[in-house]
Amino acid sequence: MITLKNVNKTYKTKSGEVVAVKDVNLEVGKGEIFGIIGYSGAGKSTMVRLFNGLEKPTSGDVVVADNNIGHIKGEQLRKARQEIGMIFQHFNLLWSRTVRDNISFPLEIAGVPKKERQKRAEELIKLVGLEGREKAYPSQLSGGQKQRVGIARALANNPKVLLCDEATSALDPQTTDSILDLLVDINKKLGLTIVLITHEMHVIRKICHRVAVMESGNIVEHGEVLEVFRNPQQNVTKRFVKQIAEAEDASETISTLVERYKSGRIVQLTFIGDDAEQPLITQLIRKFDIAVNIVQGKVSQLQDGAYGTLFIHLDGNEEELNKALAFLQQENIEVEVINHA
Ligand SMILES: Nc1ncnc2c1ncn2[C@@H]1O[C@H](COP(=O)(O)OP(=O)(O)OP(=O)(O)O)[C@@H](O)[C@H]1O
Repeated sequence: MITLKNVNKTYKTKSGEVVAVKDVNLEVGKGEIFGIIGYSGAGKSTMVRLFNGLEKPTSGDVVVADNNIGHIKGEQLRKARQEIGMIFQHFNLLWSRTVRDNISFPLEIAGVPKKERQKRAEELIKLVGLEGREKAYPSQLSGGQKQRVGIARALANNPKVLLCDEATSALDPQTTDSILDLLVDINKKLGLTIVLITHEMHVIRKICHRVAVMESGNIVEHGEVLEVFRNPQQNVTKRFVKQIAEAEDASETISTLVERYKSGRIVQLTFIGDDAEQPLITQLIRKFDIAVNIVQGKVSQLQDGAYGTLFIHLDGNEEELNKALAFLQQENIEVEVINHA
């Protein structure tokens, strides 16, 4: 279902070239649940962007459901991308739409007639266990329910592959398990191929058939999950296997933030570059009539610059907030709105 052949992805930055994915060869079979695990910076996000055609490989082939994603564009690429459903860490739902309308949104884009859309939305709502919540808005749902909406929406166009990008990383352990159970259920019912990108070994352990361990852009180890657990070869794999016994706190951080800030927006910015965040915050304050609080940040120094995540809280009137978010989205950073009070 997915074949990666001699795939390389290099980014040119001010301070030189960064090799994000290095000579990766990979086969994912139809109906398989395949996990890709790696620490921050291993190349997982780049892999996701290569799989869904958001990035072109510098060299090599990325073939998903018979489409050579890196070598097509325009209408062909748009069609090929309909074969790939995607779910995200922070759900990326449309906050002004109900559960039902979020799920039918991709069908609207694809030009599916209203009656058919409604029928398909009902099927999907059942499939993900959201009966009775059709008319709710995302803000009225729990994290697990939001991800159920995300899954239903990703499946709307009957994709052949479901890409899960840290899809349970913002959820508590119990909810994580219920979402993972749902993915297994969907995999069995629909024979859907699922690729999971994660930094949590628990996710791999719980549902993946096979796993690839990434480090510095390479797949350093791969195989049947059980075999990798039994006999990890590389140090990085040994660390992941050890992780199983340790607690996670990332999801706790986010839920604490959401709890603390009841109005405005909490936004996660992910940036790459030496001083990318500083002028941006200054500009936000100057350009818009909003209050900006930096609530938490983590910058990791890499060989070729900094890679950081910043949580900021924006407060002000709705119009200014929307303008500020639109401004952020134009910048060369990743922007995720975590809450919408
Ligand atoms: N657009 C870009 N420009 C320059 N370098 C990049 C870009 N995107 C990723 N990189 C670099 O490529 C490498 C792989 O990054 P990537 O985001 O794919 O890793 P990751 O495993 O997904 O990590 P994380 O979980 O933190 O997102 C890193 O060294 C990163 O700094």
